[in-house]
Amino acid sequence: MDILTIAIAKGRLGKKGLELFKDTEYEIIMEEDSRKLVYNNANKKINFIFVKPCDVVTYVEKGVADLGIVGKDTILEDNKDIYEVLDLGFGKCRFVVAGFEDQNLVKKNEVLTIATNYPSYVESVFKDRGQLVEIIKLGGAVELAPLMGLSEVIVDIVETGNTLRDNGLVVLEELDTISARLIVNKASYRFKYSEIKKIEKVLGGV
Ligand SMILES: Nc1ncnc2c1ncn2[C@@H]1O[C@H](COP(=O)(O)OP(=O)(O)OP(=O)(O)O)[C@@H](O)[C@H]1O
Ligand SMILES: O=P(O)(O)OC[C@H]1O[C@H](OP(=O)(O)OP(=O)(O)O)[C@H](O)[C@@H]1O
Repeated sequence: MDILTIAIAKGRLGKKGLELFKDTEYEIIMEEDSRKLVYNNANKKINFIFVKPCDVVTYVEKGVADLGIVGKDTILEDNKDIYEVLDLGFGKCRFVVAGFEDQNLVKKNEVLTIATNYPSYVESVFKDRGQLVEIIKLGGAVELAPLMGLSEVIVDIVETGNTLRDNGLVVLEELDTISARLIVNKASYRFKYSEIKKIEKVLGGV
């Protein structure tokens, strides 16, 4: 029987992702306060590797991991050659354009400035509608950009809306709904099909 490797994002998605395996044959026991990045489960059915959210798709596309758990936002940004097989139903949020209340998103023959952590995604969205844009890539706290005059609008994730509200910003347009997804390497899906289907069943039944 083939052993599977699954890449899990550290941080908020990782914790929930691991919970899905609890009380199943794939469960692992993590060492408290350990910085260990690879775990085998007791009966060696599966290896878990812990990587940055943005690296999950890379590990899966390259085949180092057979499976991964990652947000749809990362999948949309990276546009990698993988299968997305399951919506895991947690990590729900939305991709939105946000800014000050009266900001116009259509600027004919003029550039709209957009701060974001998701430059490729933003480029494809605005290219499709023919709007000229200048994209300013930020690593976080993107909501600050319009407040400081760095950009007119932002494209970011919104969950509760608290961060926008606390900074005087509003949703100007809803773009996509986001949640955690199970992704699979294309060759693994072919050659380890039955093992992967078993995992899908375990996770899909939660
Ligand atoms: N406010 C939120 N509500 C729900 N899900 C979110 C929220 N923010 C992020 N996510 C989801 O969780 C994923 C990981 O986010 P997290 O904040 O843990 O890492 P990150 O800050 O994007 O990564 P890094 O560790 O590289 O800085 C995101 O890609 C998204 O799918
Ligand atoms: O609508 P809300 O519930 O307020 O959530 C939205 C916030 O959550 C995410 O930030 P995160 O906490 O990951 O911090 P960072 O991206 O600024 O590092 C996202 O980038 C928003 O800033």
